[in-house]
Amino acid sequence: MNFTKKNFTLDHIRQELVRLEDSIIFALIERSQFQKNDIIYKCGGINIKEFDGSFLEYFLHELECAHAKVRRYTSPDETPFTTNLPDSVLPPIQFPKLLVPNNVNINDQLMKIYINEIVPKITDEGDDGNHGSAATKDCHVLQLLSRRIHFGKFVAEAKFNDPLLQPKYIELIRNKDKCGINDLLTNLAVEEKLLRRLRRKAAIFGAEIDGDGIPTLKEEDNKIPLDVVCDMYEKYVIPLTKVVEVEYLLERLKYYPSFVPEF
Ligand SMILES: O=C(O)C(=O)C[C@]1(C(=O)O)C=C[C@@H](O)C=C1
Repeated sequence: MNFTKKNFTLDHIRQELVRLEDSIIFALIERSQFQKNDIIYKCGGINIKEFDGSFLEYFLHELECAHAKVRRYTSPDETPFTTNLPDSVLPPIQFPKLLVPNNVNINDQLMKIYINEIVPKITDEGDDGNHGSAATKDCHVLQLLSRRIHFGKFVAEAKFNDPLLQPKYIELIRNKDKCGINDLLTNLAVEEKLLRRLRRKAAIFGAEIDGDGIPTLKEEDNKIPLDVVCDMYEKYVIPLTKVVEVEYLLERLKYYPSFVPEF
């Protein structure tokens, strides 16, 4: 995250969301090379000494412990899935204060959707024994999706600071009108453009290039089904981003008018 006063605009924040699409598509392609390996998602499916949970939860916690030690979760654009994380061994950084203090974290919801709705659609049923590899790829997808979805906080802050819309947001927040806030922050034209772009990207990134350098653009040969990527965004990624935006905005008023983003 590298925001300055000049680039903390809705356009710039949206550019980061666009960039994340590339990483998410590639990460999904990576996960899809392994079978579902259901056992890694089942509590106690793989026996781990002194750990009560699934192998994926175990691995994610270990990974987050290592990342916490190098300051990952002190950054306002990073949200952990697990708790009881160690302190950083690096000295604290003073990040620009762009968001109001908040505990918005919907990673539990994301985790359930990922395991129950996304994994079954991007993998073949079965167990190929690649449990560590599958969990490694899962963690990568989950961390990217979490970052994308929680970026909604920055989107919401930028929207709240729009002088034309601010009075309307304030009124809706005062009334705790979640549906009204959701309607006001929704921009269907942006969503439609996103879905069209995503489909095209998934087709290009998932194409095979033959020996003559010619891409095979037949949809059925694509490394990741295009509908799956678009459906995932339409049904889960965009709606969850909006949930984060609404939850953040509900917190926002406590700090109005004292808080202004600081760089
Ligand atoms: O770009 C925005 O305005 C956002 O709020 C982000 C986002 C998205 O998740 O991509 C969510 C809601 C809007 O309807 C459009 C797009």
